[in-house]
Amino acid sequence: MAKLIINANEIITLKGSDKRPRTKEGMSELAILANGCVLIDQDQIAAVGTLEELQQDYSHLLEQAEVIDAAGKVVMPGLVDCHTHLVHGGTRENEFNMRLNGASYMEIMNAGGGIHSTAKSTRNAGFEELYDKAYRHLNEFLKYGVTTVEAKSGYGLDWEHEKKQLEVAKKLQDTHAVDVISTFMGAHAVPREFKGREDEFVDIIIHEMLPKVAEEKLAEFNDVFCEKGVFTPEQSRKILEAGKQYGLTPKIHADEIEPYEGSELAAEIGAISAEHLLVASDEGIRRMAEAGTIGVLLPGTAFFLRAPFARGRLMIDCGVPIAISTDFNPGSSPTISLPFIMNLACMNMGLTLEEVLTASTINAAYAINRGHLIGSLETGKKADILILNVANYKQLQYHYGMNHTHMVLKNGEIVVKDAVLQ
Ligand SMILES: N=CN[C@@H](CCC(=O)O)C(=O)O
Ligand SMILES: [Zn+2]
Repeated sequence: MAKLIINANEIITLKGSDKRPRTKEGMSELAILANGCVLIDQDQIAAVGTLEELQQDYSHLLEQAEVIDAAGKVVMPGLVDCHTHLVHGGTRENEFNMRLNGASYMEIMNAGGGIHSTAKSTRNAGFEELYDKAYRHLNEFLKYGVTTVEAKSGYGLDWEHEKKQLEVAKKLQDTHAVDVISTFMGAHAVPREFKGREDEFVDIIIHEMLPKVAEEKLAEFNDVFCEKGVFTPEQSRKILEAGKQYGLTPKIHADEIEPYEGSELAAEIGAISAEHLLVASDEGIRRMAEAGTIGVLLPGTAFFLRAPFARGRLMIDCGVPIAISTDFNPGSSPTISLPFIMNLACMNMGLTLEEVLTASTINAAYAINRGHLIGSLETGKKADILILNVANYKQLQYHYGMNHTHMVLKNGEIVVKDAVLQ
């Protein structure tokens, strides 16, 4: 059955003419329609326009459409969270307390905690336990208006458990309303049992894991934690180039804790995105802009690790297309609230209210190769739509730290109404 959203104060369409992530001033163009309508036909957007316009061309659909009154509200595309570590076992609140008492993220990891601690919990958890936990997390994402989530593996660190994580993500994609896009991240840490034999583990990723990921079609992207003490730029390059041979698109956790030329590497090898970038160099930023590499900024991580924020303002001014994301994971960013993350980007990275909306919708969609399907309200795109209890888009960040979701439609179906899953 068709649906018709009417009377919205503002429809943030994010309609754009070229089929690329938005840069510079383009990140501020929200293409807002006042008092317009969105017409939905099954799982797709049939049209966006005034009621008069729609009556001319779509009277057959309008006659039988279920009407959704959005009076006093804002309508926008469903949010896209393009960087998460969704599937994992356990929690790490004790490490949070250790960091509050002065320990650093890398100290904890080098002592066998951090990623190693979650790897242990994830290896010990059964498939159903991981699935149920991640399913509940997806329910929470949906309540915040997030309709697509990227999910990385990387807490298995051997084939048996990496495969388990990827298969959980696959089952979630088949069963949960939220779309789950899978990334293989076997190179998230060198497992403890390979200490001193790091290159051996790199070879296992390249020669044993990547071929199986591709053969079993378990992921679209291949990600590496390129960081001092984790994977070197040379090891990262090898893993990402090998992934390309198997059709996996490269992504990089780059320049997060120490500058390590990860952003330069991302640009050089044609990665779709470089993520984190807290300490990316001027040269790295310049090269990313030149190559069109999307900068996925994760302000929740800087906030929670009390680290310097990435230079988002400078990156946008230099022409880097910017997306933002929660980085939801049990160590450095255990939050699901993308709207809160958007606020952090405004307050600490110098993004404007318009830029954060672009960064968490259409640019985030491009960062997971979905810019043609989601991230804006345009004819032919998926009917993934968020209706907010605010009078205009500026109030979304002005009334910060709150959940303003009124309704979420996923593939044209109402899945959240008044903060309750339907
Ligand atoms: N920095 C590397 N990986 C994750 C954190 C993983 C963890 O601490 O469990 C991140 O993106 O922040
Ligand atoms: Zn991450």
